[in-house]
Order: sequence, then structure tokens, then C-alpha cells
Amino acid sequence: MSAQRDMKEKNPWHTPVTIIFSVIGVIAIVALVTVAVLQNRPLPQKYKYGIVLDAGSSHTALYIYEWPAEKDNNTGRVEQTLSCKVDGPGISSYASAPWKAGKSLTKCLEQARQKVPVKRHSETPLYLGATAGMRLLNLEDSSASTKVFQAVEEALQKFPFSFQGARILSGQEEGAFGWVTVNYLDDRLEQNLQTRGALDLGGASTQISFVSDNFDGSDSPDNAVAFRLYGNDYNLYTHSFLCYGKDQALRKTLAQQTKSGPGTILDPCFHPGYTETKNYSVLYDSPCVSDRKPQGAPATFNHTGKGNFSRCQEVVKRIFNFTECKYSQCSFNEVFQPRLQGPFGAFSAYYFVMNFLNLTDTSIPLEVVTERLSRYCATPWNQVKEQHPGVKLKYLAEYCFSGTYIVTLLTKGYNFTSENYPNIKFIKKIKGSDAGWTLGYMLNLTNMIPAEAPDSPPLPYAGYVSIVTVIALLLFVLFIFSLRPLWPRCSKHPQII
Ligand SMILES: O=P(O)(O)OP(=O)(O)OP(=O)(O)OC[C@H]1O[C@@H](n2cnc3c(O)ncnc32)[C@H](O)[C@@H]1O
Repeated sequence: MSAQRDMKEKNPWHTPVTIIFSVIGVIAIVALVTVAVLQNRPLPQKYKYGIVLDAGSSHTALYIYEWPAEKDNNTGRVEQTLSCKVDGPGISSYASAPWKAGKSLTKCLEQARQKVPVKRHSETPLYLGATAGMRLLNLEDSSASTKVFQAVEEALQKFPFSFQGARILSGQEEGAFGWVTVNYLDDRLEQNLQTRGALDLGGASTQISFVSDNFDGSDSPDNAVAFRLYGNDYNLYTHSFLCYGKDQALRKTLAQQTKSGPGTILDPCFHPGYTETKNYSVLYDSPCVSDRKPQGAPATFNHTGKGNFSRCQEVVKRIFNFTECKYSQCSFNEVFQPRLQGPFGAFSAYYFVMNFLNLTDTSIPLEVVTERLSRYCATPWNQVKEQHPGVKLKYLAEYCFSGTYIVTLLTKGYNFTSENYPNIKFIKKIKGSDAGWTLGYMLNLTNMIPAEAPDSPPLPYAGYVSIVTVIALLLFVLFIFSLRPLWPRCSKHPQII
């Protein structure tokens, strides 16, 4: 008893001090862990939005993009969150009743109004970019094109978004922004990987854009676009062929066959058994063919299918000029084109048509592609209609021509061969976003792709908090050990001093 009393008397404050330090330490740990957990708990994601209207020659489509609101320098990933196809034709078709062009857009804009949270409406930029249809209308009748834009702007300004204007994109912009879209979505720009060329087939124009080692723009400055993206320089080759979209190319091919204004044309690009009465003035109502309108032709002609792929290819080839080239190498129509390089993504009508024909797999050799097309073109029209009851008749009637045109454009026009044809990938979407110029256009106008690679902290935030917590714990344990001399002795045999 007296020994125990001795011990208590020697260290009267040992136990309370240790308890106080321990309590403080435990509180410190709990506080640290709470801070780390609170900092890292998933917050409800907030988004920003951007809207782009693609006013194409055949139709208009609205796309909404979203990206995380809290990212600095707009470095968050941009994704398509809604697409809306406007009913009716492209805005250039409303030249005689411009107000209808504006009205046609309202349904999709209403959808956008529902989709974008109300508190983001006023800060959401809204762009309209028009492509080859409006380029042609502007060439043909610039005052009609101005009126269509006025009507469209009036309609768009009625919505609560931040309207940034409606304009015609140049062919060069259309090609370059299509290339940016494809490579952004594939993460090839940020990661500095080999880029993918872009092949876009619209209704009125077609674009080819790619990076080639032997192109620095000096041969043909009009085809050069220089970009600095994420700290890397790109010298892009791009060309847009106006009147070589699939609808205008079809007009050109028909115009080739109706030069002398016959009453009937036997067209190898349409199925046997197909026959329609068509109007000459409708066929030649486009600047792509208007100068070739036959004199003294009847009002209508009989368009009759013969279904012959190789003869169709002969007719299609005649719409290209391969004879003249003032450069070291050309694609067609005296347009410079450097050596094809790298993988390619082919979208829009390239995809629609090749997907219908079951030919999106480019490991199918080109000879097999042409064999299949020959068989398809030779299929009687009635049989084709029976086999595809749900497909729009206009598209269905034209797939033989469209497939032949695509193969001819790629191989004879751009010089793809059996060796590099497999480098092409027919694509519609990449990671949920449509391939096309709209995303690249918005990224550019909102400065979403920095010229320099953003400086990133050496550690991600969660890693930083975890390391701080572990170090704090270690320090605390060391601290407790440093108090060892003050620890109460827990011996079964009390020491008597
Ligand atoms: O770029 P521009 O030349 O202005 O044309 P666009 O913007 O209207 O062109 P799209 O990419 O929307 O469409 C390209 C073409 O594909 C056609 N098209 C769309 N859907 C199709 C489908 O399912 N099958 C076949 N063709 C289709 C459409 O009519 C056009 O002729």
C-alpha cells in the first residue's frame, strides 16, 4: 500500500497529461479526416452549355454541348447532350418565303429551352453556321440569302439564349472544324497523338482535311490552316469542293446525261425498273449545273434506271476534271492535294450511305466493295423497295448512285488505293457526339481548346488530401511516441523508487 502511494506521489500529473494530449490528437485526426472526406465527397455536377445550329443544304440540325462548369480555363470535356433535327429542308430552300426559314427552327429551340437549365439560359451562347446550301444561294442571289439570314436571326433572338450571330462558314472553316471535332473527341489533340484526317460528304459540298508531313502550305496557301492546340502546331491541309456534295453531284451526273435535252435518259446509276418523270427546270435549278441547261429541251424527261455499276462509274468520273494540274499532285479540278497520310474518319453522307449498303467495314477489300455495289445496282427497283419498306424512297432510289459516287470520289478523286482504303473509318458518332464541324466551331469560338497545354498540379486533388492526411497521422504517432517518458508504467509489479 505504501509503495503504491509512493508511485502516485512521484508522478501525480502523468496520466491526465497523457489523456489530454491523446484527446487533442484524436480530435486532430478526426478533424483532418473529416476535412479530407468533405473535400472529396462527390458534389452535384454543374454544367455550362453551348448551342450550335448546323444549317446545311439538305436540312438544319441543332446540337447542345455541355461541359463541367467548375473547370478552370474551360479545360473540362465537352460533350453533346442533345441533337434535334429541324423538320423540313435546309434554310436555303426558303429563299422565296424567308420567314418560314425562321419558323422552321422554333421547335428545336423550344427543346433547347427545356434542356438547358433556366439559370444558364442567358449565358448560353447560340450560334448558327450555314454551309454549302447558303453558299450557293449567296452566289446565285445574295439579297435572297440576306433575307433568309434576317428571318433566321429574328427567330433566334426571341429565345433567351445569348445569340452570337448567324453566318456562312467558308469551305475551309467547314473542313478545318470537322477535323478539330474528330480529333478532339478522339483525344488526339490533348494527348498529342497522330491525328485523324476528316472526310465529310454533305449534300452540296464535300471536304477533305488532313495533316501531311510534306505539306507546309507553301504549295497551296489557300488549302492551309495553321493551328496551335494544347502546345502543338498543326499545318492542316483542307479543301472543300462546292457542288460535290452528294445531291449536287447527282445533279451534275444527270446533267452529263441530259446535255442534249433528251426526252428519256437511261441511267446506269438507278435500279432497273425505276422510272420517274422529272422536270428539266428543277434539275437545272442550281448554280452547280445551271450553265449547262440544254437549249430547247422539253419541260420534262423520263428518268429510267439501267442498274449498271461500272457504267455508272464512267458517268460519275465525267464530273471530275483529271486532266489539268499545275501542282506536283492534284486530287481533281486542278486542286492541289498532298500525299494521303494517316487514318481518316469519314462521316455525314459517307456514313449514311455505306451503313445502308453494309459497307462500313473497310477491311472488306475494294474489289469486293465494287462487286457488292454492282450486285446492288443491278437489283430490280421493285425488289429493293420490298426489301426496305421503311426507308425514305428518295434515299432508297439514290443509294446505287451514292455508293458509286463515294467509291469513285475516294479512289479516283482523292487517290485512295486498296492499300490505304482500310485506313478509312466510316463514323457517325464519337463517344456520343456527332462527327461534323459544329463541335469544332463552338470549341474555337468559346476558346475551349487552349493554344498551350494547361499547367497541371503535380498531384490530383484527392491524392494531395490523402498524402496530407497520412503525413499528419504519422506526425501524430511520432508525437505520441515522443511522450513515452510521460506514459504511465503498466507493470504488474509496481516499481518502487
Ligand atoms: O454540308 P452541306 O453540303 O450543306 O449538306 P448538309 O449539311 O445538308 O448534309 P448532311 O451531312 O446533313 O447530309 C448529307 C447528305 O446525306 C443525305 N442523307 C441524310 N440522311 C440520309 C440517310 O439516312 N440515307 C441517305 N442519305 C442521307 C442528305 O440528304 C444529304 O444529301
